[in-house]
Amino acid sequence: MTMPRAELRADRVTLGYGRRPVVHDVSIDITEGGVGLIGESGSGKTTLARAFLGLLSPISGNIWYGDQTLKKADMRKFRKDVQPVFQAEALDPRMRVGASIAEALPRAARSRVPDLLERVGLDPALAVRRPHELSGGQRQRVVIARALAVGPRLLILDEPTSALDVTVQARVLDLLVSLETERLLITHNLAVVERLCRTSHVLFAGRVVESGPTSDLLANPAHPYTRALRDAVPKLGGEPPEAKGRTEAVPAATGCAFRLRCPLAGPECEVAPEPRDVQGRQVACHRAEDVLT
Ligand SMILES: Nc1ncnc2c1ncn2[C@@H]1O[C@H](COP(=O)(O)OP(=O)(O)OP(=O)(O)O)[C@@H](O)[C@H]1O
Repeated sequence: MTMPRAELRADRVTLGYGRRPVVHDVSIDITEGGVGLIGESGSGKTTLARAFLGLLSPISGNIWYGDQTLKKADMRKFRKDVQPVFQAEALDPRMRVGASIAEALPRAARSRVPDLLERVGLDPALAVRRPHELSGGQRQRVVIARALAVGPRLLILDEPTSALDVTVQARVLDLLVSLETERLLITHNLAVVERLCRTSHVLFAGRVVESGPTSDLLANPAHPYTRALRDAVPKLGGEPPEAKGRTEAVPAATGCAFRLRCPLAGPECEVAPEPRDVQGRQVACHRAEDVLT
């Protein structure tokens, strides 16, 4: 039996600005249960999200929406189905938040603003306030209400909780889990991805280095970069994380891009690894078996 294809998917996309590619040959299906894109700053997460939203055309490969590429899809329907959730700073500071949400609604549906505020756990009376008169968590809920206004099936979330403190963050995550929408989440925060995404892809220097069930990736990483990310999460009350491997930030121009930072790098890493199946995930590493514990 063949699996049904995801409604939105990237098929071997290379993306860039001008003629410089920054995301290389990436394939990602947005499947049920949430999909996470994890990686450090500059790894290409936002670039991929922009392509999934139809805001950036691939240099090669395609973004598929159902059985059509985004180039050929009905973009009016697409914009109803797929909505971005940006960070709260993107709200217009001069506009009352009720008006910001109403702006996303068709004129005849503007009376739905109070319902939308309630749906995200806010008192409808807050509609008259401007963003600076709300807390960070409340502002992020307004951004989510605005995205929900058109009744999307998929939300593309770019660091939706990174500006919030931990308890407020947990409540916004509860809200996102409770929504009946699919989600693609971009983050460098592994706790967030664990909560919201059944499947995750780890990006390093514009390439997917490991993909698989989030719980497996975090419990037992198979790529040294995934392991470094996981080990860098400070434990509450624990010792600061030990610096493992070398610290050069620049990806290697040839061979495995991670090899200058990799504690396991050997001569074989001068040849770029192809993604391969290792214990139920795809890993681009010659030494994956040595990384797994
Ligand atoms: N508009 C642009 N023009 C040229 N280069 C860009 C542009 N936007 C991003 N880049 C470059 O593309 C690469 C990937 O950037 P991107 O914003 O996708 O990374 P990111 O993983 O989302 O990082 P962050 O977590 O810091 O947002 C970086 O090298 C960045 O400098």
